[in-house]
Amino acid sequence: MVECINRDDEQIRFIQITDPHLFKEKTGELLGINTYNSFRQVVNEIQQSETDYQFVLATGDLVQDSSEEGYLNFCHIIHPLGKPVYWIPGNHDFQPVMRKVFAQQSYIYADKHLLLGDKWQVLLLDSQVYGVPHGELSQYQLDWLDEKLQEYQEYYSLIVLHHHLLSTNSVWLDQHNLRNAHELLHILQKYENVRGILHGHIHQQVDAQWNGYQLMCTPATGVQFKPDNNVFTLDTLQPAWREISLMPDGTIETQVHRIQQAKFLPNMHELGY
Ligand SMILES: Nc1ncnc2c1ncn2[C@@H]1O[C@@H]2COP(=O)(O)O[C@H]2[C@H]1O
Ligand SMILES: [Fe+2]
Repeated sequence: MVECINRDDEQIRFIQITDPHLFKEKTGELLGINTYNSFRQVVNEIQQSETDYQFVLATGDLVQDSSEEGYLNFCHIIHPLGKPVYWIPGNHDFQPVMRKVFAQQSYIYADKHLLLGDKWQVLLLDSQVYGVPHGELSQYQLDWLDEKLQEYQEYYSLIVLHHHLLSTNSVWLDQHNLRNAHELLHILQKYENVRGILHGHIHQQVDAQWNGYQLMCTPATGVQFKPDNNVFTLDTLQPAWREISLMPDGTIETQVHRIQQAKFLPNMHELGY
């Protein structure tokens, strides 16, 4: 558990980046986009934005090839932000190496329960089912979530995971969703103060409602998927990050920022990976 010290009346702002899909080689490409360069561009533009925020949340698929060098590339790119980094795994991550590399960095924390001031908690879930693209929350994850929501009922809660809950209206992609979303919902509905759900995985922006909860998904820092297409379809929208402000009154303010100073276009004829 980690405490980010705040004045009680202060909002808590953080930045989410997701799905960089880095490789061992800095030249590695995913569907024609160099993922090292596109992730570095996102981080450079975060730095230039002069946004005042407290930490970075990396929500999975950080590395595509399970390599130690890939996770070191992540550290090399994110370190210049000079902020604490929290993380969860995506379906492509190799957790033994991910944990090993991140544990060697003083600014990357393995904490999954963030208590922020005395009004907000952020609960980071692991929805990875190793070796397959879809997600599932284990009984351990569900019990842990239930326990934290029970124990900190007086806190507003933001729930974070990698996999998606709401249909993208794309059969090829929705088969890779969170398979036991109904079990997650059952737990959330036992409590009053769950205020939002945040995820990655689908490489597109979502700002919607899911069963009455504010649902946010953030575009990847590399290749983008086009919603509403039943066959694999790439988008020409640019890489992005999300700013999230947890307000003292329990509301969440948020904005997706797409890069402005460079353009990364995928090979639109690629059929997948
Ligand atoms: N053409 C495709 N059809 C179905 N699934 C795909 C295709 N291409 C990639 N995927 C999977 O869909 C997943 C969605 O995003 P991920 O980056 O988690 O990893 C992706 C792949 O595992
Ligand atoms: Fe993913």
